[in-house]
Amino acid sequence: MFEAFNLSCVRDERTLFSGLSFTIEPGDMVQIEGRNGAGKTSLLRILAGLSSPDAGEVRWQGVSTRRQRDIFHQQLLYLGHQPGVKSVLTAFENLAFYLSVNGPTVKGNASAEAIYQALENVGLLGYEDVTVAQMSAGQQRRVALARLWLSDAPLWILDEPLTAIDKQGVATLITLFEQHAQQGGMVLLTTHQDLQGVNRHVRKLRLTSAEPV
Ligand SMILES: Nc1ncnc2c1ncn2[C@@H]1O[C@H](COP(=O)(O)OP(=O)(O)OP(=O)(O)O)[C@@H](O)[C@H]1O
Repeated sequence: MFEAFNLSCVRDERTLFSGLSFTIEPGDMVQIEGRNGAGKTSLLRILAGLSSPDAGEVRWQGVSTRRQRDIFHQQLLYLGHQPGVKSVLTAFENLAFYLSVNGPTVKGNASAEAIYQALENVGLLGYEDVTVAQMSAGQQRRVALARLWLSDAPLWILDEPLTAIDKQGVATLITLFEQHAQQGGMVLLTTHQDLQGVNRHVRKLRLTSAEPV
């Protein structure tokens, strides 16, 4: 179980949210909604342990994530706003690097074959030896997203994973999110897109404090 307890976040003397509590159980898909600047990225970064809340805490299996950072990070796959891939490396090398530093959390059969399969899933077969710097924004994002097929982490925190992805790619990703939840995973994401065609219930959590009165 993943839990936000009484979280507050202040940025530039503006309270983005306060007293925010919610729980995510295995099988849940949760979409964080809100206008530009509402604090969605700030919330996800706090949940992923990349920044600290001004109050409250984040808990994994009932224990503060700060008190079990390593254990928590093995359970988490976080994909931020930026692709977070190394531009001097090829698509293949990026995923091989990801596997090398995330050993315990990658799927048991992860290998060169699994990397090729992940690249195929994101429509990048044939681009495996192209450096990321030479790729379009959407292709760079796909390299980052390919990690989703290589990870065994139960908790996915995804900041705008569908941005710069074409219609077919969005459909593929949505199917993957559903499968992950179906298998007992947890998916927490932000997106400005309508999650059309999702067969599971998507719980919506709206950040409203930054909206004009
Ligand atoms: N490190 C920071 N220091 C100061 N202000 C910040 C910081 N990070 C975010 N902010 C401010 O906090 C507010 C919320 O930003 P955030 O990126 O969390 O919003 P968002 O809901 O993800 O927006 P968008 O939909 O545009 O991506 C913005 O006004 C932003 O300028």
